[in-house]
Amino acid sequence: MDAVRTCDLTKRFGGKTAVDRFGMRVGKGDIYGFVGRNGAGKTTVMRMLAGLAEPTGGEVRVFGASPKEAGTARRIGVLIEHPGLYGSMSAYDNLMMKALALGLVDPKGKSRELLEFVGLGQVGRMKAKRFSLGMKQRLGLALALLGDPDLLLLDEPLNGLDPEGVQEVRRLIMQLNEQRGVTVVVSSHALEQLGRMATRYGVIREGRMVRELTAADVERECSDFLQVETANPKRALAVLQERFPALRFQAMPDASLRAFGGADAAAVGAALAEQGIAVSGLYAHKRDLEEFFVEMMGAEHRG
Ligand SMILES: Nc1ncnc2c1ncn2[C@@H]1O[C@H](COP(=O)(O)OP(=O)(O)OP(=O)(O)O)[C@@H](O)[C@H]1O
Repeated sequence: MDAVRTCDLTKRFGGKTAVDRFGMRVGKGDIYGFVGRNGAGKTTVMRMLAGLAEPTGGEVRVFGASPKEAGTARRIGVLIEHPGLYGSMSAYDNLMMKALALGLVDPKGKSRELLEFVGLGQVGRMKAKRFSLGMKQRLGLALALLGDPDLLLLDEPLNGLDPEGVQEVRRLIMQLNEQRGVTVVVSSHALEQLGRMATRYGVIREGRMVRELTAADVERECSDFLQVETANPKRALAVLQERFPALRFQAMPDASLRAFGGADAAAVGAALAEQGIAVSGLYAHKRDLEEFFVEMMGAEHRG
């Protein structure tokens, strides 16, 4: 069973269709990178996944049920837009209040544990309004984690963080995923950062799903060619063409060779070594991740 599945999900605001027959599939245990331009519809989709907004049409299933069912709602942790903090209360009290509302068995222990987990252990008594944006995001994450969710929905959790904060939050997300098996849907414009954690991606454009792809798909599609440098490019080319008929080769003016079509560096290196051809350079040229996604997201929508 998938963690999330939507079918023909649609949301209209007046005459505007913000989400249009949107189909999404998030497997259990995925870190799902959800990407799209500003206004493409990410927040609106996330709100419907969380059961916070009612679809105009279509369906959302979270662990096979409606996110509005009490049993399912409990399994979803949400950090969407502003974390909904009480500024005049301390971080600890913000957590305690929600912990009590959720009826947790050990609200104090859980609140303390989560403050530590998100790196706010030392400032738990500080009023939330005195927090920096990064600290607020981390407190928001702690609040989302209170009910020990199986699914975390994080809308732009890296926004407004300094580079260190970005790394820290990414590390927390990965830790939750690896150690507690939490499935995560995370939207972000920080594609490079997403690329370091996502196992699967969904690209939304003007309310529609453009494409879903796995990290392996991205890896494959972003690897352009393998660059091979030898002292004897002519012979190397002959050897490689014979050995790897499915690949396409190009001899470059600088005497290097390029292998297109998913060349395996280790296999290419070994084939040349077997023939006694010394290899001085062998590296994969990657297409920029950002460029790859930006192309799918389409031009900035102005209007
Ligand atoms: N409550 C609302 N009433 C009217 N229109 C809305 C409402 N919420 C969202 N929209 C519109 O729906 C579209 C999608 O917005 P949404 O916030 O989901 O995009 P997004 O991809 O999350 O963008 P961002 O990255 O800027 O947060 C936008 O055109 C937005 O103006």
